[in-house]
Amino acid sequence: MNDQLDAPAAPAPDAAPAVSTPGGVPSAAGPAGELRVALPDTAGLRTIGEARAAIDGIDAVLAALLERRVAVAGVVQRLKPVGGFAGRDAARERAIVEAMAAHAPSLGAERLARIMTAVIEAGLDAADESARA
Ligand SMILES: O=C(O)C(=O)C[C@]1(C(=O)O)C=C[C@@H](O)C=C1
Repeated sequence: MNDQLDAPAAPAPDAAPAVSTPGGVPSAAGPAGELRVALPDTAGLRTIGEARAAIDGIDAVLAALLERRVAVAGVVQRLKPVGGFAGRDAARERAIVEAMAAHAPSLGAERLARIMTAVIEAGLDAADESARA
């Protein structure tokens, strides 16, 4: 497997591709705000060092995605009639997990729910903090 996660839109011709190498730290986003990442081929990873470098590359992209997710979820909190923890929407959270489970069959909905609960709560916490600032 050596898939690519691509932004849905075709990259702008002048957009520098933000592509990771297995050992490299990817840049977060190109000028057009897109994120492209080469997914490492697990069969090609032969050593702990190679595998850890691949994890570091994936985690850098994950962090960039989480950073952007927090920002977007913060916008939702400001737009909702009741934002923050008080405006928690369990049905929406279940729908998010179900949609993600299709892309993460090894994790499955139950484990993804644990991850996404942590992600969503961290986002609400960050939104609360910036609302207080
Ligand atoms: O969609 C919303 O209503 C949000 O507030 C965003 C969000 C999320 O981070 O995805 C956060 C809290 C809700 O419980 C559900 C989803």
